[in-house]
Amino acid sequence: MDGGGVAPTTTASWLARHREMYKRATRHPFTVSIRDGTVDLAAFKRWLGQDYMFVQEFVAFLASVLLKCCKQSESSDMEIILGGLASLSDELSWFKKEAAKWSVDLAGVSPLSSNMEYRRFLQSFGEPEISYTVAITTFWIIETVYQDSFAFCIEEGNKTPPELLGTCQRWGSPEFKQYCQALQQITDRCLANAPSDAVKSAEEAFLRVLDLEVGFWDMSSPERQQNPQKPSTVQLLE
Ligand SMILES: Cc1ncc(CN)c(N)n1
Repeated sequence: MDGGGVAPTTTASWLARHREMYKRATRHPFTVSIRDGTVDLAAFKRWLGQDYMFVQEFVAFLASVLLKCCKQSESSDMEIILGGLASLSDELSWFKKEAAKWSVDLAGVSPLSSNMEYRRFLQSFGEPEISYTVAITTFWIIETVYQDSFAFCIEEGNKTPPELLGTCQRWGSPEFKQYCQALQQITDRCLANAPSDAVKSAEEAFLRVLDLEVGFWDMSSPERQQNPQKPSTVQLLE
């Protein structure tokens, strides 16, 4: 904190400390290619099919976050998380409609290795030992990466193809940004009250999500997947 200033929240300090990693996840060549209009539609379709599978697992993940919340936190948190869970029903319908539009056969999609890795990570939240603080941090950063990535695709100066604008608006809208900010406030409140080992685990989960998101975007392009431009292990700087 500089003289007389307000101390940054924990999430703000992580976003500053790990900005390079955050940028790799939110300004990935795949989403940047959507924004600059050069996106390979085969890559977009691959992402669409894989993300549908991801969201199916995300439902169970969010149910586990909700369960942890109900056991130990405030009812206002519960309502916000429940809203997110309810909206996944719409999201799954959206994927089915979009897949039909792009002739992607969702029944024929099987998860690629980065997706399987991400899904295994989400499944681990079913373990009761993982705290609500770590779970809500994870939920916040997963949503924030999509919000920031797709908001960039509809910001001024974009050349996003018109047929992809609906996708970008789904996560890039001001309403979704507000939702992510509400999650960030909950996360900061939990972190402020958590013991230091839980804060450390939450920061590790934050970094793990950024790493998994980069891997997920890489999956959209076979060349990048074979030659990923990311550090395989993320270490905390103490
Ligand atoms: C991989 C991934 N990350 C985040 C989101 C946003 N819920 C998503 N649909 N897919």
